[in-house]
Parts: sequence; C-alpha cells; structure tokens
Amino acid sequence: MKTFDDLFAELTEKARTRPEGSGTVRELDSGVHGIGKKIVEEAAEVWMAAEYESDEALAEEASQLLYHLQVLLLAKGLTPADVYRHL
Ligand SMILES: N=c1c2ncn([C@@H]3O[C@H](COP(=O)(O)OP(=O)(O)OP(=O)(O)O)[C@@H](O)[C@H]3O)c2ncn1[C@@H]1O[C@H](COP(=O)(O)O)[C@@H](O)[C@H]1O
Repeated sequence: MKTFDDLFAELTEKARTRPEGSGTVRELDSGVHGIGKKIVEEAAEVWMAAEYESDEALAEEASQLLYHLQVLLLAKGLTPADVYRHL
C-alpha cells in the first residue's frame, strides 16, 4: 500500500522527469493559483463525503486532497519534512 511519503517521492520524480501524460506535471504547470483551486475543490468534496457519503467515498476524497496538497508543496519547493516540523 502506498504511503504519504511514497506518493511524495513518486511526485518528486514526476516533476523532475516530466513524463508525457502526467496529471501531476499538468497541475504543476497550472501554478500555485490552479493548484490552490483544486485544494479548495477537494476540501469541499471531503466535507460533503463526510456528511452525506460512505466511509469509502470519504477515504477516496481524502486521498485526493492529500495528493493536491503534495502537488502544492512540490510547486513551492517544500517537502513533507517541512510540514512534519509543525505537527
Ligand atoms: N493520487 C493521485 C490523485 N488523486 C487525485 N488526482 C487527480 O485529481 C483530480 C481529482 O479528481 P476529481 O474526480 O475530483 O476531479 P475532476 O473534476 O473529475 O477532475 P479534473 O477534471 O479536475 O481533472 C483528478 O484529475 C485526478 O487525476 C490524482 N492524480 C494522481 N494521483 C497519483 O499520483 C501519481 C502520479 O500521477 P501522474 O502524474 O498522473 O502520473 C500516481 O500514483 C497517481 O495515482
């Protein structure tokens, strides 16, 4: 099973190699403004899933929110360690 850190390593590699068809590369190219909009959108979907949908749907929406947060960290040159320092 993929962990938070596994995903970040994968996305870091995508950003470095920029493979054709990568949604991560496309999202990085949309800039902080575009990524921020995805985060707000996914956060709302997490909320709606928690209120009205199944636990499985909530888990899936939460994974998408974590993904977009990771893309934002990458775009800003931060790593999970920068976040962990504040936990
Ligand atoms: N975990 C994710 C992940 N979570 C969410 N998303 C993207 O985030 C968006 C959220 O989906 P929604 O259905 O909520 O949004 P949507 O409005 O239908 O989608 P859009 O029209 O906005 O693209 C989708 O575009 C997904 O592709 C993700 N995209 C990629 N990953 C993982 O990231 C890695 C690298 O992916 P690529 O860069 O695409 O190779 C792979 O391991 C992927 O599994």
